[in-house]
Amino acid sequence: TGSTRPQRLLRAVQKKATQGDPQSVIATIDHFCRHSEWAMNVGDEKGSILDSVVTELNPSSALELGTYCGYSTVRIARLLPPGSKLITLEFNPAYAAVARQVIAWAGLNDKVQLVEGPSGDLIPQMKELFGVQTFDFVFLDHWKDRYLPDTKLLEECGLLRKGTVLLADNVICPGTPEYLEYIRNSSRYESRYFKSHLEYTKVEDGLEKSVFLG
Ligand SMILES: CCc1ncnc2c1ncn2[C@@H]1O[C@H](/C=C/CNC(=O)c2cc(-c3ccc(F)cc3)cc(O)c2O)[C@@H](O)[C@H]1O
Ligand SMILES: [Mg+2]
Repeated sequence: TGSTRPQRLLRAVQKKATQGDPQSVIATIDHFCRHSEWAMNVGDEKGSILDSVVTELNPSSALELGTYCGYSTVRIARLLPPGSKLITLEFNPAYAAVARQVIAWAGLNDKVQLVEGPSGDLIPQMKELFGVQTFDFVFLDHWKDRYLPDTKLLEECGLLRKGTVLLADNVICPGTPEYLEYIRNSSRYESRYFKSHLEYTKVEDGLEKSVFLG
């Protein structure tokens, strides 16, 4: 039985990236995806927009939906101030196993808590399991038809506060029409679209940044 793409991506990181250096982990994955095998990481172009949103917000508590190989996990965690925590949810054990090693290689274990399981089950447990009050920042990058139900769940569970920023990947490609419709027409959010491109391609894609107004 051969290796999987995430395993080959991890092997490239362990071979080429410097341990404890998040930037080299990011660069290695981007090189791998551009020159060896495309993979659905947020990528360098949209990743720079992600970086600017996180840097401006300087969140103490952050949530990521859909870890995959941990690329955006590393991008976000490397920018968090000391004492901050990024909780990332992933329900595929094989992907979670790869992501744990990518995050460890980047030296970011103390800032990241990877939790295995479906987001719909885990979000209602955030307060009791991890002592979370509210999230300052949420990055949505899991199955596209889960963005809307999970956003409503975050609202219902009281995990958003006035000023919480939601950043959603792929609102054009593959697209998240129900989510966009809801978030852009809701009086409880102020949204803005950041035009970009699908990772490692010239195809249009973008990120939707939405501030919860309480
Ligand atoms: C049950 C809730 C739930 N709970 C916990 N973890 C969950 C979960 N639902 C999903 N996951 C995990 O998240 C990741 C999935 C991510 C899904 N992402 C895309 O589909 C995508 C596609 C393209 C693209 C592909 C092909 C093209 F041609 C163009 C574009 C580009 C992109 O940037 C993309 O993000 C995996 O690790 C899942 O195991
Ligand atoms: Mg994505």
